[in-house]
Amino acid sequence: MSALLELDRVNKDYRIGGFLDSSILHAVKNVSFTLSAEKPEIFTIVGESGSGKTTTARMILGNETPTSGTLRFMGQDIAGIRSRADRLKFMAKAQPIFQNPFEAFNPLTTLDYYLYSTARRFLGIKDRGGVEAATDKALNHVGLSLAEVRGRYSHELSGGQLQRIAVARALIPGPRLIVADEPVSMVDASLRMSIVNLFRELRDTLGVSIIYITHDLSTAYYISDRVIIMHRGDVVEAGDAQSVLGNPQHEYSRALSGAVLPPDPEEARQIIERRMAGAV
Ligand SMILES: Nc1ncnc2c1ncn2[C@@H]1O[C@H](COP(=O)(O)OP(=O)(O)OP(=O)(O)O)[C@@H](O)[C@H]1O
Repeated sequence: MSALLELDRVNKDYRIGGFLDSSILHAVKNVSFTLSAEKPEIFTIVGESGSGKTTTARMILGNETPTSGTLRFMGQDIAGIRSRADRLKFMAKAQPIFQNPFEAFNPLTTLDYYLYSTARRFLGIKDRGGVEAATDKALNHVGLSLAEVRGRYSHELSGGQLQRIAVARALIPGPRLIVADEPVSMVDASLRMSIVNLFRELRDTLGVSIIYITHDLSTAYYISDRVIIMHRGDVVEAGDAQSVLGNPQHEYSRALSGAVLPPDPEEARQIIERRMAGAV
């Protein structure tokens, strides 16, 4: 099996505190996992606030270097990507989606501008027709079209629609991996389901792997193929989503999922669907 992404005993420490009372915070401890290049999947990192999820995501995106250990993307050491050209190539294949779609887009700039500039930057398309065609294609993958988005500003759209546009922007360069950090936590409960379902569609139709980062167990249970649970920087449990979240072994994951899901998978599924539809 060749690897799309490989984390090998990755650690990240931060020095915190002042000059005289500084100490080391182990934000991420010895994390290892591999995503296959052949089989796209939704790989979810679950954990409470401060568990190290975002730090892990930032290292995967090359925005943070590990204190020790290695992260490889398509065989390349992410920390070793130096030149602008290599960085651009890497970014085209590993795209982020952030928590707050309202912050991702400047309210004074039309949304199509972001999509056009992404097409120009990553695909090198120069002519207007080509840029519009690439933009429309990406928007179609998220259930929108350029006609609906052209000339619109972020305040004219809902959080759910904006997050779809953020996903479309991420799709333009043709990524193999999307790292989505809490992508639905700012989206209305009634629209969350449609966004997480979109991730499934992207996995199945475009073969994109998704690293889905969340503290929300119901969406994690609903869409994930595999899950790791992080607690204070450690991976305390890992495996396929149904077994980890449906039948957690570690004390922390039991506490985490017991609060939300009953042990019976069918009952759990019904609760999740009600929650995702915003009924609970
Ligand atoms: N640049 C930094 N300097 C110092 N400490 C940091 C830095 N970035 C993160 N941390 C600390 O590392 C730990 C893990 O943070 P991280 O943001 O990865 O957690 P998280 O699980 O994503 O939580 P959240 O959902 O709140 O973002 C926290 O204790 C955080 O305060």
